[in-house]
Amino acid sequence: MGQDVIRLTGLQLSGRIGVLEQEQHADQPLVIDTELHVDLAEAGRTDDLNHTVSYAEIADIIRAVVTGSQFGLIEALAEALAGNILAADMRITTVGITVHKPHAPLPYTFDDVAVTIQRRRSYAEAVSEPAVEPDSAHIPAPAAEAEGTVTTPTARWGPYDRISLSEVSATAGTAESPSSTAQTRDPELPAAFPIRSVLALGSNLGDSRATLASAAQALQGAEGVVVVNSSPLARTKPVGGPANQRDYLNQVLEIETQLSPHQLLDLAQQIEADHNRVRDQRHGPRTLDVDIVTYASATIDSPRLQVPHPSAADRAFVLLPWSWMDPVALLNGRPVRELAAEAGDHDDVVRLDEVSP
Ligand SMILES: Nc1ncnc2c1ncn2[C@@H]1O[C@H](COP(=O)(O)OP(=O)(O)OP(=O)(O)O)[C@@H](O)[C@H]1O
Ligand SMILES: Nc1nc2c(c(=O)[nH]1)N=C(CO)CN2
Repeated sequence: MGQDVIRLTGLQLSGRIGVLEQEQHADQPLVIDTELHVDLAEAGRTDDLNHTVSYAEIADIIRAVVTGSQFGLIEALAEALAGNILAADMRITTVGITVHKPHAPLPYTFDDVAVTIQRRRSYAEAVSEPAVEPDSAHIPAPAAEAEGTVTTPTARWGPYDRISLSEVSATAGTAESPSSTAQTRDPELPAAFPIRSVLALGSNLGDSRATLASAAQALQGAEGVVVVNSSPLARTKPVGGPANQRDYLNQVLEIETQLSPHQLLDLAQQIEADHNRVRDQRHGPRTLDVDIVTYASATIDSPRLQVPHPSAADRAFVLLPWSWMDPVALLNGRPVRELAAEAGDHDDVVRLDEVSP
């Protein structure tokens, strides 16, 4: 591959950014320049959009990140943009981002203030393309390592490995955005590299606190699974199901896994069974429920498994703990925090203690 580049410069947006008090309460103009390193030879030869990265979809991702979250530093916004863009398409090997904040509150006349970063997909990740069915769109890989930064299991891929181009363009589509193929995933195929997945746990029978802790331990002990983050516990009112159920304890975990989606479902159901889960009523009381909320940015619709979980986007008992764990998380291209605020059960969720990963 040569030095092929797609450039999108001067993208004008408004966002809530800055560390000063006066910047916390109003959006301000931001300008984003993006440089994507992608091999463009095949697109040039075939004149086919499927062989390149659509700049319209990249613009949608940038808009979703800029407008969906609040940042203190322009460095943090740049990092979030780079992580999200790399996570969205394996073909992007390097991304350069410049965030301009031309109206920064400085008591001087000045033209612009900006940061520029460049983030490269790690070599191991770039060569381990996920195994997918030949005709399906690829699954975005976990996001890249930031060069030269200290990494932890949580920080390594950044929080942005769940957004998919199809998700973003479906919700934030512009006239320019071509409709993209759904990011489908064969539920039987194991991952070629660790995949980030978000799981939602719930319990309202027995010693719920002990059960959730034990379930997290069981996941951590399972082959092919590492728990990388966990939310604080939430006490929540039952949504649906029979009347007079006890309140739930809910929690969200983020894992890295090489299990296939169905293997992960099998594991979740085994752990439910090990905690005496009985399935007799839909939405009935349960000792333990373990749902797969996301599996990277895959869309799965098999008889046993739908991902993202079809109800997750409406359930504050999932969305709020998730947003506490990961304040910039996105689901279906929308900030989880925003979805939580709109969910009908928002006021029925109470944050309990902090839980460390
Ligand atoms: N993303 C998913 N996570 C977990 N189970 C799923 C998922 N998608 C589909 N299922 C299927 O849903 C079936 C019913 O699951 P369960 O008994 O936990 O439902 P529920 O908790 O009562 O309701 P809900 O699915 O709305 O949370 C499972 O047998 C499983 O095959
Ligand atoms: N508050 C709360 N309500 C629910 C829950 C849950 O975990 N918490 N799970 C359900 C089915 O999975 C149905 N309703």
